[in-house]
Amino acid sequence: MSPSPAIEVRDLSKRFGDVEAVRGVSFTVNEGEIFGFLGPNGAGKTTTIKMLCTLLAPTSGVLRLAGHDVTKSPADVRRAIGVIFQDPSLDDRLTAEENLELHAVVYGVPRAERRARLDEALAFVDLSDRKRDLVRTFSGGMKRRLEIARGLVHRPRVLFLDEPTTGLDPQTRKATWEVLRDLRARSGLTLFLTTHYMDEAEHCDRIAIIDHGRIVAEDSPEALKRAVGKDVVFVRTNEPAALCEILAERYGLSPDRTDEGLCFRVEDGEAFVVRLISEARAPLTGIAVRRPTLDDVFLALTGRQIRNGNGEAGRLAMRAMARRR
Ligand SMILES: Nc1ncnc2c1ncn2[C@@H]1O[C@H](COP(=O)(O)OP(=O)(O)OP(=O)(O)O)[C@@H](O)[C@H]1O
Repeated sequence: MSPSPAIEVRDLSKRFGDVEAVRGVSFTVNEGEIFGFLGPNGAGKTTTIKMLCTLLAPTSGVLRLAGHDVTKSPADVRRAIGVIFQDPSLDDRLTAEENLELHAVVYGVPRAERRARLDEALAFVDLSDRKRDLVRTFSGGMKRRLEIARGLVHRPRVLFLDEPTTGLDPQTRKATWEVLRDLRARSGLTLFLTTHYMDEAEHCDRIAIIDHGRIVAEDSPEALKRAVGKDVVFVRTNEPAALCEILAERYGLSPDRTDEGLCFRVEDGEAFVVRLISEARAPLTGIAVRRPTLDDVFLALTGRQIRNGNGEAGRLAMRAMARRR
């Protein structure tokens, strides 16, 4: 018999009064996979993770985790999971190892095993030499690593991370991801995370893109980008009306005017720009060609951009591109 998937979700819905936060979501996460939920603010990511972690009852649907029914056997599910939420929940007044010990006691880790488990978890995140220091003396990145260690003390099968690197600087985000990838490689742990960062989603084996409570696509980041296909080309000119005419009449393109210049999609962007300059003598003052990103995937599927890494609302300048597809 093949082992049961780490997570199985069928037709999951959650309603808060009039708000349908999650609307009929289904997906499966295999053992040892890094699976990401990518979506903008309010898409339903946290609500889904809370239902999977037994913190919120679903309105309807089936949820199974490590072979246990989440609604019927919440205690078994809690033992099988580790959870790292957005808001830090360490006790600043305790040392690193005291924080972990508290967790080990709450999770019923046998006393005889506790020391070894704590040492193992602290070594894993490279905090062994700081174990006797108060958490309030730790940097943001060290605190996040300690939270990961704490999530591992009871040896869960699935680790949930809600926006694991939100609020961390780029270097610390990178280091946190190194820890997570190493963790998966060494322990075969299943990781389920939510994110609105494109680069974070790139670390996942598979992602589900969620928007307005529904999954709009699910695949590996590479496959999703391949499906969008064409290169994105931006050209700048002092004569946009004339260039629009050339692009439309000669090449059948209808570019969008964006902050970065006229924007359109073609099969081989670089070759096309060379042709544009040589054939049409187009009056260009700037060129940018890029491969499709996950942002383009989201745009293609929803007509909107996910907010950028600074947490600002996404620009809608390229919206028309998606509408045309
Ligand atoms: N307890 C609640 N009561 C009422 N509405 C809620 C509650 N929790 C979430 N919602 C609503 O459900 C929708 C989904 O919210 P959720 O927090 O799951 O989104 P999210 O994708 O995690 O967003 P973020 O990235 O901001 O965390 C939102 O419209 C939100 O306002």
